[in-house]
Amino acid sequence: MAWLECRLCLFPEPTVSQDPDRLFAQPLEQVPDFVFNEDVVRVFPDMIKRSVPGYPTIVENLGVLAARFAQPHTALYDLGASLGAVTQSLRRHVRHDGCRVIAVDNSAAMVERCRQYLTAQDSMFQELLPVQVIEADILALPFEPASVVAMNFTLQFIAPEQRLALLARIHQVLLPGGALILSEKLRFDDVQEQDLLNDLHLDFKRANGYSDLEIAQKRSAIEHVMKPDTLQAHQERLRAAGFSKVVPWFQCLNFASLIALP
Ligand SMILES: C[S@@+](CC[C@H](N)C(=O)[O-])C[C@H]1O[C@@H](n2cnc3c(N)ncnc32)[C@H](O)[C@@H]1O
Ligand SMILES: O=C(O)C(=O)C[C@]1(C(=O)O)C=C[C@@H](O)C=C1
Repeated sequence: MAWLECRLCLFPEPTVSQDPDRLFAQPLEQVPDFVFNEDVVRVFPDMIKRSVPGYPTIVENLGVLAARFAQPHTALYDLGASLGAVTQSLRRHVRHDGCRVIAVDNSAAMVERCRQYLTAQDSMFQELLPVQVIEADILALPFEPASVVAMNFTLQFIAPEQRLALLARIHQVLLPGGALILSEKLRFDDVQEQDLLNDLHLDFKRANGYSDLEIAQKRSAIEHVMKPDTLQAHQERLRAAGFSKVVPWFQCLNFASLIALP
């Protein structure tokens, strides 16, 4: 298996907006809850790269991992696809006959832009897997049998009480030999570990040019909508959902990615 270094540009230029994320740069009287709307869409590639340590490495290698689990003539899901970075990685790396990608997101603004980027990718590369982009709530969407399901920083936005049932439904449709690849921000029960990794994450954001005001306002915006779990909670819930094996394959500070086998 080729182990790839991160690619600096995950989206083909000039088709992708390179607007810098300044959404929280000015003091706000009241910080509204974070939503994946048009404003976020415009800055999302910059925002996620500057906010999630290891993001480019995770996305690129997700395609590499998927190529190991994908089986010919099956569906590959990208759940919570946003602008389709994972979908693009799946299309770059999975070359099996008859595979197709189903990218799902419930943000109309994300879906619209995602479709534009994938069309641009189609015109730049030949023989890519076909892709279908669906605007839907993954809690309500019936899934078809699939060999790979990717959830890259999406489960943390699902209400905690809905997570087990969603994972159980994913487990039910995963084909033997397939895998769920789940990336999430983590929290830690151990106070010292939590404080250290949180501080290091703040340093990462500062090193990427975010001011203390931007960091504080972003934190207020996401605290009611994004609820990270501990690694142990993820492992236990995946087992309860029916997965036989959970293998962490990447961690950078408080962000991790797991392979869950059916
Ligand atoms: C942090 S972003 C995911 C980033 C993306 N996977 C990537 O790697 O670039 C979370 C995405 O999940 C989507 N989302 C959240 N809840 C959802 C739901 N119930 N159904 C579908 N999409 C959802 C949001 O609209 C958002 O685009
Ligand atoms: O934890 C944070 O501070 C984040 O900004 C994380 C995070 C994420 O993990 O999805 C939150 C929202 C944005 O989509 C980008 C990054």
